[in-house]
Amino acid sequence: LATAPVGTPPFSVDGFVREFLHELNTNQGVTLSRSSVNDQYLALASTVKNYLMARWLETNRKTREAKVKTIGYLSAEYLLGRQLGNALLATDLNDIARQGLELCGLDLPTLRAQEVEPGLGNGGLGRLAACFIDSMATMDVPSIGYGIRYEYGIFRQTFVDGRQVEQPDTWLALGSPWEFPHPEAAVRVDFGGHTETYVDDDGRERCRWIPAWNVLGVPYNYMVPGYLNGRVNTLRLWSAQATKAFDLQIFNAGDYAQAVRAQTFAENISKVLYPEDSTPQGKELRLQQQYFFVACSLRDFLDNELEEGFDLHHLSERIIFQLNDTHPVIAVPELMRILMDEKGFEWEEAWEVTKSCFAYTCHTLLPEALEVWSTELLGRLLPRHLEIIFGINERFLKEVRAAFPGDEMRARRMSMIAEYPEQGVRMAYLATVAGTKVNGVAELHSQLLRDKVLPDFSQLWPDKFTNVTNGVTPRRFVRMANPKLSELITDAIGSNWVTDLERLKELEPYADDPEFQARFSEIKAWNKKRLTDLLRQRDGIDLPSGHLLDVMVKRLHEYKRQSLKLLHIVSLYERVLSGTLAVEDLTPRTVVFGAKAAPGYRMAKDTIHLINKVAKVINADERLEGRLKVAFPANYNVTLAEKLIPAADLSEQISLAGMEASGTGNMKFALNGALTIGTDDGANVEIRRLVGDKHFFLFGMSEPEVAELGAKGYTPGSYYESNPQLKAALDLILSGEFSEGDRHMFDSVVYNLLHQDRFMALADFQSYIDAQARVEAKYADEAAWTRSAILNVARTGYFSSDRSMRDYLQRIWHTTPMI
Ligand SMILES: CCc1ccc([C@H](C)CC(=O)N[C@@H]2O[C@H](CO)[C@@H](O)[C@H](O)[C@H]2O)cc1
Repeated sequence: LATAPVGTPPFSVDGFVREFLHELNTNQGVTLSRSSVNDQYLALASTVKNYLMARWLETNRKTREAKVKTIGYLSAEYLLGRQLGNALLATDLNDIARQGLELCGLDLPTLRAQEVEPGLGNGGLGRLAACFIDSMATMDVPSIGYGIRYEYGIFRQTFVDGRQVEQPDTWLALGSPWEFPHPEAAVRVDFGGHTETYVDDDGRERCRWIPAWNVLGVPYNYMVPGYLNGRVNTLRLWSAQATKAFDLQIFNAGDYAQAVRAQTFAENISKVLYPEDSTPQGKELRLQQQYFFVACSLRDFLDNELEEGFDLHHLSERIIFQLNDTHPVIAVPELMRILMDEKGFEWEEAWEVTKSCFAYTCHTLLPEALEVWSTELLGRLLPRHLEIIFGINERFLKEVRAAFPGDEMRARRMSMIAEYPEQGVRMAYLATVAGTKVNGVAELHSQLLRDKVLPDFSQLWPDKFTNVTNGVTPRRFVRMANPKLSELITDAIGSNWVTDLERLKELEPYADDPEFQARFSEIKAWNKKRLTDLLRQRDGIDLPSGHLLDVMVKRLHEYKRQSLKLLHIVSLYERVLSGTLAVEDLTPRTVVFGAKAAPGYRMAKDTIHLINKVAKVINADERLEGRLKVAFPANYNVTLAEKLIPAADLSEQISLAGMEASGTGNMKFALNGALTIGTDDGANVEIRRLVGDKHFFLFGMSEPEVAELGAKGYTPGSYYESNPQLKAALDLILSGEFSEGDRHMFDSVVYNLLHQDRFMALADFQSYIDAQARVEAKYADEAAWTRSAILNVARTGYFSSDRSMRDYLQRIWHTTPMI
């Protein structure tokens, strides 16, 4: 009996209803008639879990028995989105659940809306991790996602008088039905203290760490269901707890606060996600978070995923840890420490194993986003790891000097240890030295990594550098987010596209089919209506119908140039006010923004404020006859993206060329039939190549042109002086038009553009305006627009995260799915 697999409830409406009512009664302790919506949601969630449980247990058993190579995905962020809808899809339970709930007088969409999404990430990097683990499960790739179970995820954004105000993300308040805590499998993680050398029993000089304090890491397991393939992989997120929760003696002595101090101190480690997505703050707690989840994950894999007595010299046959940016790179000295200090390996032995167990993905081009941890902090928090890093660097520089004799400058440039402004460790260099492979996330990005970010390293190890262009999961971002388009596609080419997205190519012939075009436009209109209803209820925003929906959703950052989009809007408004543009010649357009700013990023917050103030004036101005609207729903997240993206006509991907590593929103929009207006940056380059120039609105400088202008000296003011339209737009802002006459409210934003403009928005302004005119011209020809939209869908199947996984398997992980 003990080994009998748990029964899976019957795949029938009756079976489902029985399971649901059972969960409602036994788990929630209520009857249907007395149940709250939250009770019903939690019962539904555990019902779906029960359908997945047998598969999860079977996956673990099969994978463990197979002793295959596993992918350990180490990421400080996972932007998962709501789980229920995806689980219903993966188990093909959607229709059964909808019918079963109807029989109970309940409505599935209402229960799905009850779920609070786990916002355990900032933006691109975190969402990519979520897409990747979905693809690995769907492609039968044995993998474990490792990360942090933040008690508070990315802040909830509210607007007060148009200004961003952050609220804590209490995502756990109403329970979290998708997690399985295992306190019995807690891992002890050490910190602080010092190291000492000693002579071991074989007379060998050894080193060991004498830590000062420690915490416990409690694993919370999450199901990662594959799509209709019966596989359920695991996402293991770690939560920090005090080793000694409560000190009764101190409590009895009356110092109650002291009695629980250890607890609060420990819990702080996984308390909250750092809301920065480009500029590391160098905070000690952030380093504690990074080491905490890495130490738990390595320990967990070595102790629980390998059979007793496994020879760790062969570790790379069983695991490859993918470093999702530098945030988990402390895993390298941690594995060295375990192998040498605990398993008795010699340095060379340990290094042979370590450097075959990691690979590094870089997600940025911004120099300020590259992490450098001070040796002062590292030495205080992780003294043994700092020693090991120095050891790795010493041996590495020996190799550099051997390869480039006498070139001391090169050795100094390539050292992991930066001496200025304070001594610190360049984590990207450590990741590059230790990684079997280093990849960028789009062709242009990977080329710039070789040529500009890590040129010395690519010269030393040209074969170590490769590219894997990002992708997105078609399950969540097409099949689930756009059910009507999915139906249209499946009617035309069958349903295999969901797991073989390049089959979308078979849609090409339909681009010229008027009947298909008509259905395609109806679906876009339906998605717009759905969005309109949501924004009215969610934000009190009224979207006018029949407008070109022009959408810009991504984190607020100057390099992404939300300011350029704003200058376009203000310019249109100014031209109507000044009469240089007849209102009837204005293409009815609604611009939708979605963007969170890192709380400490002043310029980003001022830009949000300006966008909201401009929106307020424009939306209220009768002279526009409702032909230009600006909407800025607060708290952009995965759930809102799932409604926004299928409704969009125009996708804004307007970063300065050479700045956006890849972008993934750009892929989601194209796959949902939006046309892109964009620069040749990140993955835009590959999207444009695949969809064709006629179906992409390219503008702006290319990366080499940006570099050239930067080198020769860029004076934004000259563009202001020489372009009357640009001048008029900026002057309108400076006039106080959007600030109740206060001419200085937005000095910070405008004078930054006029005097710094690091990301050359003014230089690309005219080209952008011209491209927007081409957009309006094309949008006037509905058949041509719809044809292009269909071709965008048909030609972007390449951007499936399944294809990205195939590239990682072939180029970096050198392993295959478990078929
Ligand atoms: C330490 C502060 C910090 C936190 C997060 C990050 C991330 C790397 C920023 C990020 O999300 N980068 C985005 O990654 C996406 C997935 O590869 C890309 O598509 C985006 O272009 C890139 O900006 C940098 C620095």
